[in-house]
Amino acid sequence: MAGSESELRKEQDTVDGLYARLDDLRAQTRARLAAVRRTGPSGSPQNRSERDAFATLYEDRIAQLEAVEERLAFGRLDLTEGGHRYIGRIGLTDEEQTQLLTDWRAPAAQAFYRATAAHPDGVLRRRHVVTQGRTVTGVEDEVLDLDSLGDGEQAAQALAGLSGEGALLAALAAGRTGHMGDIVATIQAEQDAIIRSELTGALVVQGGPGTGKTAVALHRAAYLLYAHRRVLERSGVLLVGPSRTFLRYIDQVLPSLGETGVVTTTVAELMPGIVAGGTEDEAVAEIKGRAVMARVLGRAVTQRERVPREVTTVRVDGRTVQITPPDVQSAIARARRHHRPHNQARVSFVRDMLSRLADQYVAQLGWEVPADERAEIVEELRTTREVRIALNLAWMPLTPQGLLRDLYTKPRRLEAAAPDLSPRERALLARDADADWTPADVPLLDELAELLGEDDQAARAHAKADAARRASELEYARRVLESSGAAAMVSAEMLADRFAASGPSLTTAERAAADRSWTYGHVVVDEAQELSAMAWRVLLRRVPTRSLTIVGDVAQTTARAGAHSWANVFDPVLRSQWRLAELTVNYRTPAVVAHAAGRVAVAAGLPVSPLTSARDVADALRIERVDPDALEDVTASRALAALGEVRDEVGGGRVAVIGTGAHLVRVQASLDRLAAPAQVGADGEAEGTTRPKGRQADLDAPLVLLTPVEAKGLEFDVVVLVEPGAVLAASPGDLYVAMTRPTRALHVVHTQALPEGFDVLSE
Ligand SMILES: Nc1ncnc2c1ncn2[C@@H]1O[C@H](COP(=O)(O)OP(=O)(O)OP(=O)(O)O)[C@@H](O)[C@H]1O
Repeated sequence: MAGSESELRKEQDTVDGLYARLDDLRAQTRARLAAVRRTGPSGSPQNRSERDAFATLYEDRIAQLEAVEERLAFGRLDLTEGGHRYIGRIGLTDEEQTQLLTDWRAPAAQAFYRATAAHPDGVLRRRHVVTQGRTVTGVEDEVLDLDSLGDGEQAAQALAGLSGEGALLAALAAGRTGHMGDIVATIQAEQDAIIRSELTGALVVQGGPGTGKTAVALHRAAYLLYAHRRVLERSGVLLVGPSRTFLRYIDQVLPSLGETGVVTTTVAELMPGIVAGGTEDEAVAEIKGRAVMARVLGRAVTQRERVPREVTTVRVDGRTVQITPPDVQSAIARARRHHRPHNQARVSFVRDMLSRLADQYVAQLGWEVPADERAEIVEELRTTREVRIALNLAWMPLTPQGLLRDLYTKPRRLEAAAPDLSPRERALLARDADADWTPADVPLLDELAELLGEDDQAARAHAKADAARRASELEYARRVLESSGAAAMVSAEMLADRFAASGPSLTTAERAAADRSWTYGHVVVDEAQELSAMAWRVLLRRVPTRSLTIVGDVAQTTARAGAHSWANVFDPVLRSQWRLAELTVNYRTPAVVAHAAGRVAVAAGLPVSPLTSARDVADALRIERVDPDALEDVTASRALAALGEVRDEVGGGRVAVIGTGAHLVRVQASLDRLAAPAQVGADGEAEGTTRPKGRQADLDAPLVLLTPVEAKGLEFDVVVLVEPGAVLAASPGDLYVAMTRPTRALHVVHTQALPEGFDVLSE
């Protein structure tokens, strides 16, 4: 892949020029920032907010220019029509606005990822430029105009399926760091088609392990923000991952692509103010995740709108009024007519009832009362304790937390609301009043928040004031942009956002994350197969336009409430608004390991997607049967040995022991004994070993102990899988996940019989 000396030198000159331009831009932006800061804290509030807005803008731009240092330029297209085009992380122009570097997301860069010999798309030659730091270390060429090659070369070229194979294989063979990197230099054609797919509708991407679903989802988010910036910058993009650990694993990818504004979260964190720190049995979570729970909650709410059995008689200022069942029934029916949320409809109910009571009161006076006097009577009734109690009993103001807690702690209430569940299932939902919320409670609380609503009078007044303020900020931002000439860097909307932002809610992302009713312009969901029907309802509420990217693998499902077929999940809720794309090449796992995992998964009846592996690695699968009393010690010593091997090979790397929680606790004890610093090496890195104890895995530790659920979405150079039979017994999806985490080797250590599918391999 190295390329001739003279070619390397030519590319080095170009790359030097690009970095020089990058340095210029950084210096210019820093100077502008310093100038803005120098203006000091004087001036009108309007001036100050203008200055702060520009300061934030320049700070963001500097951060973006800093983030693209690594592999600033990585490709070159030689065009049939003559000339060439360099492709890189961002677009760069010189002072005269001549394009020096084309952003990988621009239409002009698409051919770098898509052009083939069959469809050269105006490209004569595609070149991958490999850099380390600012030094060009290699070039790799693919000639797409086959007429310019000899016969033998032509055939070889036509056979090559992967684009930039040398650069790709080098990327795949690199040691793992514990954090995902971007793939911008080596995106493959089938991935690119998904990344650039249109914004509208829900795109579901199914692919086996290691096919780049996470990578594609993140690059798509960056692409959409580039291609539809005006729409998405205001409304925001939400990225939903399976766990905080996973979100930390991927948190460097979007910034390295120059995008920092994406809100990342888990379903458990989606409701502002709710901390779902509790845990529960999978069987309970599964019940809470069922679609039928929406009906159960709907019923629970309407059951709190009740007609009393008896008449309540209240004396107010010497008069008697009666709260009668027929009156309450009629007021409830009228209040429900507009299908507003419970707490908002309650306002109508109370108003109606007070009016009826006022009629009774006035009738007893025997004369017509003027409007203002009637208003006083209504107020008197409203503040009378007995009236309040009676009306509350008929239509209680409710909070999501209060209502859900009530259902969990009062079996009668649950029975009335959930006849669809069996007595055993209802018993499973019972919990103490002070128990922590669990992740599976969050979609239920969100559903209730939707059904209950808030008293929206204050909210409506706020919204009106906000709209007026926004209009004046936009107008002001437009004028500032006209006079400052910064329009190329920022839209009026963006600048207005900056003006408006003061205190804690600074960016669209931050405002969106703090607001339950925020609706996003696009939502990306990773490991989507784990989401329950109730979780999908929450997410779909967050994106009324149904513009979603959903990536997952229905063969890797571990949650009992999760999906085993996309059609089952999406046909009912999205109807014809979703489309399916598939990824078929596995870039992570060596072929022999992927093949083994596939066999085991098929034998366990999982809906496995067919996979082709991009590479193989010698000696990638080792299977070892040991005596039961040696299981943990052997596992621990294999893990330590693997750590040593990987360190020798790539000068770093990461190893994981994956197994059931019970096995991991014992492996940790063995490691504690074995990994005396003297045995691990002078740097004593094995002290960084972590094991799961209900806390987040340390992604930076060289050796980690994880259950398959914790390992989901992550990858390691070597995985030592302890007792696969026990993992399979927990869930077949778990075993498939565990086997497909390594990039170099899978070591299996077992005492029990191996699961079906292993048999051929271990002979
Ligand atoms: N085009 C590519 N160039 C270089 N590396 C790639 C490419 N596509 C995927 N990879 C690498 O392959 C590995 C697997 O990718 P990723 O984690 O996105 O797969 P996945 O489909 O989400 O896997 P899983 O379902 O197991 O979570 C990552 O290290 C990723 O960087």
